[in-house]
Amino acid sequence: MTQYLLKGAQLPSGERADILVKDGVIAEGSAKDAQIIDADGLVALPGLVDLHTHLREPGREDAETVETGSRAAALGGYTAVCAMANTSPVADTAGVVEQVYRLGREAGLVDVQPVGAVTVGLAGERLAELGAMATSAAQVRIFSDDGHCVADPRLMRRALEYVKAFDGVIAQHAEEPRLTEGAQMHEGEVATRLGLTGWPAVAEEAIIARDVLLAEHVGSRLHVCHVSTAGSVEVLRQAKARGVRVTAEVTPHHLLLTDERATSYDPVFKVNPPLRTQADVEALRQALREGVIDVVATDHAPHAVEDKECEWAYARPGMLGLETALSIAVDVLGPDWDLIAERMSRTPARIAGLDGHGHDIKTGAPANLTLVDPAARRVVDPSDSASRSRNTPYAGMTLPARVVATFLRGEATVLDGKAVR
Ligand SMILES: NC(=O)N[C@@H](CC(=O)O)C(=O)O
Repeated sequence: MTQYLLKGAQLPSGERADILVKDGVIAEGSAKDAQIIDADGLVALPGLVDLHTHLREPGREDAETVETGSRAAALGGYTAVCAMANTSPVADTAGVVEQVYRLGREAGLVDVQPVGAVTVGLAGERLAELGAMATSAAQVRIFSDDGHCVADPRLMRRALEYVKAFDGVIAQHAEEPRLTEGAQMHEGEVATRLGLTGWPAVAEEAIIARDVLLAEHVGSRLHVCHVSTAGSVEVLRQAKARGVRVTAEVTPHHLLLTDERATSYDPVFKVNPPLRTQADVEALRQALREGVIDVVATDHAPHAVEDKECEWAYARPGMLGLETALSIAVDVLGPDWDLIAERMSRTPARIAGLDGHGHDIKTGAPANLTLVDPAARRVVDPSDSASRSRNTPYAGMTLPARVVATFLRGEATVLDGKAVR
């Protein structure tokens, strides 16, 4: 196994250190056989962990596979991703989650941790085999019907109760479906101007309010996917102040883009939940800094050309995120590396129960690392992406910071900004 010495890297704390990567861990001792990487001016972070990735396999391998999505993740600085369950077939049995887990291991570029569906077929009617998925080889801990809301409060309560036994968490796609029928974008002034049916903020806020009460009642863990409104932030703030066991994520696109983008009618900007207003963006940024929102999660949602390059109304919602998330976090939060490590590695690893990830960079820790050039700037070119899909909303934008290298248990998955395999 190749040894690496990252010379003079800046740690999240601001200190500088030589990091010896040997036998899968961060080691001490002789570096005489190590390949030297000049890390002067570079920042070393614990490998990033994404709580919300759509890898599309099985079922839509034309849009993404476990392997291509894993490569995009590694290039984005990730060492672990949680693969959402809205595949075809749905990941609602031990068999499917084990398949995804195995494909992740075979690709070997990031740890792919499957998310299990809460309800059979994401249909919102019957609980899926949560226990069987938890005790399978994939050891599922996060369950989500993402793409759909677990709208029935009785099912949601049962799911929360059920996962308590193995310290699981229900990750809710908060969208009251009766309030978003036919919705095409955020309900507000821009939607009125464009004549598109709106998705009101209250459809998200009402479900989060209900679910934090249910989680409190049951004493269970709730995670809220892709929080997008200022009102949701206030509901979360109050719930956390009361001690409810709730965590929340925000996507890079909700931290950067607004509903004004829809005026282009370019479906690359169609996403669920929709892009909101500048006031929402400001509230989300503030909540992320304060920790009311715990993590940045990509909601990487690759789609085939025919599902995106069509009329707005027919396009599928979703955008790529893995290869640009870190740059957008730096853009939004500034070069606060300790905060970035917290929101993109340590906390998501803790929420997902991924013990091998999110460690401080010190002797004996697993060598899951990413090396970032904070001074680099790059223009986003969709054709450069390792993803099978091209639906990045940042095409042509100049973004700060670049991932130079990524290590998974001491093996380089990215070197010189390029995928090793
Ligand atoms: N976030 C998205 O816009 N799309 C997601 C599912 C979803 O949440 O609708 C997808 O799977 O494409």
